[in-house]
Amino acid sequence: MESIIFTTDAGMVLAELLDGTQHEDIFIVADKHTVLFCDRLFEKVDWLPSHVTVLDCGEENKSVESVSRIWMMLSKQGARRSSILVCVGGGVVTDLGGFAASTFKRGMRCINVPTTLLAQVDASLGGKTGFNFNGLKNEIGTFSIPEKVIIDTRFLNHLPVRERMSGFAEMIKHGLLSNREYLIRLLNLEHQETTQEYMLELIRRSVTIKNEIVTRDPREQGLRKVLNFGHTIGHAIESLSIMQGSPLLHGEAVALGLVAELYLSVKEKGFPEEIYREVRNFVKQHYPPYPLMNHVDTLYELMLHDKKNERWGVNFTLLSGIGEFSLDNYCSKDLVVEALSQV
Ligand SMILES: NC(=O)c1ccc[n+]([C@@H]2O[C@H](COP(=O)([O-])OP(=O)(O)OC[C@H]3O[C@@H](n4cnc5c(N)ncnc54)[C@H](O)[C@@H]3O)[C@@H](O)[C@H]2O)c1
Ligand SMILES: O=C(O)C(=O)C[C@@H](O)[C@H](O)[C@H](O)COP(=O)(O)O
Ligand SMILES: [Zn+2]
Repeated sequence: MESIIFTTDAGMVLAELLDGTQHEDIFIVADKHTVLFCDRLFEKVDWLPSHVTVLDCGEENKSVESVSRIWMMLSKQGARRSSILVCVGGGVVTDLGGFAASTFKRGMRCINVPTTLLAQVDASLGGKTGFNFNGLKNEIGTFSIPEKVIIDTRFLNHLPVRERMSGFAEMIKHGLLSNREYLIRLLNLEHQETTQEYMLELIRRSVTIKNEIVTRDPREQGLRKVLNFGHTIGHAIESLSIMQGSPLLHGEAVALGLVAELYLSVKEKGFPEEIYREVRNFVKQHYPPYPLMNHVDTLYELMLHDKKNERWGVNFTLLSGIGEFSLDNYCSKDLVVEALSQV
């Protein structure tokens, strides 16, 4: 497992970690927004970083072209296996940077500095890296654990509410995978009045939940499939929304996927209906709707590409209760369509 450092001064932590490293051995990847954090972040490192790839923002740039730009910087500037790639940004940057680092010269060192809520509780941890290909989410990728993850919640002060709620959807997933008390705390959170300290407590909790699962099954042979709850349908909705030119954020699509997959869980595994309704109400209140019913064939076709599938059909992780999961359920198309109609 990577080592995760919680701090309120990511710059200081980076300076300590990079102390003694030749400055020509440090490389940075950020996007057009997060590059603005870099001067401040690296000010204690004694020199201003010069080897920086600045990617265009957003999911549509989670592509092989972006990876190629990072590889090109590394190659042209003579990066070595022992060099370090520091990824500063949200999940798009950490997924792309992590992939580039894991493949450059068959693997160089990598440090993540996640700057969105979603990246702090999920994307920067656990070693899934990759990019979208052929209209499919994370179709190409590796498992490669970063050396360090530096979590500084001060970055979140700049985060737009919509991005914050996107990350919050992954936390709701963590609540469903762990225990009722955590889930209820999340569903009752007063977002406007939450302090940074309280948010940090929740982030730590989500990080622990993800970490425990990844440590037991780093390469998704079994148990880790639970972290994909909500994503079989969520990823299909996210890809559809991109295809249609009205992209949902990852967490927004996952929120809709959670509702649909909870419905499947109620029908197939007896998941308590009142908790399903509570989560559904929360999602309807806090996330944008997306019309799905004219696109059920496209959505199902997208689900047929899910990485969990081991035979023809669509493989779902389902829940029989909070923290009680059942892996490898192949639901009928009719039931999946019924679940989509509940979203
Ligand atoms: N590898 C994994 O395990 C894993 C887990 C969950 C999600 N993901 C992936 O993560 C991606 C989504 O990540 P995301 O939600 O972080 O999106 P993102 O990386 O696109 O960032 C969202 C936006 O916020 C901006 N931003 C970043 N930090 C900011 C800050 N502190 N203040 C203001 N703006 C800021 C970014 O520039 C971008 O415009 C998806 O591609 C998803 O598939 C991966
Ligand atoms: O860490 C995991 O495992 C997850 O599934 C976390 C998800 O939130 C994340 O979106 C992940 O990137 C999805 O992976 P994929 O294998 O379905 O592409
Ligand atoms: Zn996710």
